[in-house]
Amino acid sequence: MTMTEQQADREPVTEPEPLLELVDVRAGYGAIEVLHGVNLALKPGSLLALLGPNGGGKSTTMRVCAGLHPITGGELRYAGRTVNGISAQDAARLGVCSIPEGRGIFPNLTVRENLWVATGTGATLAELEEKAYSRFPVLGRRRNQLAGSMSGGEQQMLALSRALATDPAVLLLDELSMGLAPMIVSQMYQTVAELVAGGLSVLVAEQFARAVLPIADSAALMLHGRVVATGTPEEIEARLADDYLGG
Ligand SMILES: Nc1ncnc2c1ncn2[C@@H]1O[C@H](COP(=O)(O)OP(=O)(O)OP(=O)(O)O)[C@@H](O)[C@H]1O
Repeated sequence: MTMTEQQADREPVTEPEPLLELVDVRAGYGAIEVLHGVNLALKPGSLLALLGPNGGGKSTTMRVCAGLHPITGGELRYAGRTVNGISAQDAARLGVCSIPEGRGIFPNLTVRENLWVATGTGATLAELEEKAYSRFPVLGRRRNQLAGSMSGGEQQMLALSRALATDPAVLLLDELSMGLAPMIVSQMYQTVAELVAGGLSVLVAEQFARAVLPIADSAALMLHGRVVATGTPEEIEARLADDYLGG
């Protein structure tokens, strides 16, 4: 036995436990099931990209993870604990925070007022403003502007700043790229990559694989309410090329 084998014998390499996990999750709208047994695992301090075309069930999956949509079968786990039926408030208390499709900001409030609404989580307005404006200086310049009158990219920066107010452990991002210019999308994902490097765990649902794969640690492909493949970004990119280009 070599030295390395001896070490491996003594110290088995254990995979970190997923922070957020879906096991055979089923969910739907009324009598119509749209998630038919979804399996996903988000490892701590990593970014998992959930990809796939419109209507595959990505948003429903994200809502399930945030405690915003009930499941009818399977298990939702947080740090190894089954949390089926968890409310959105309790999910937030556990450290799960989401930016929904459409960003979830208040268009008729200013940037400052939007941040003020997020102070309910414990941080002061001054602290939230300091964090938001140092991360995104443009928000500082627009602090008294109505959020709804800002560009899509600036609105997404505000949504991200609000989401980070709670110092979440898990961030759920649904279609960050929607309606944004490619350069803004890559800037936003660069910020997300920095947050992941700092220890945040992020699940991103994204229709445009190219936008998120470069910063993802792993990826999953969702079609017709099922995760049909999971793997490295390269593996899933190859699979997407096969599916879409008929390779
Ligand atoms: N409120 C709803 N009531 C009924 N059916 C719904 C509702 N929301 C979504 N669905 C259906 O559930 C399925 C999955 O939708 P979902 O929004 O989760 O997919 P998606 O992959 O996120 O697509 P998109 O990017 O368009 O949001 C679709 O067939 C959709 O029509």
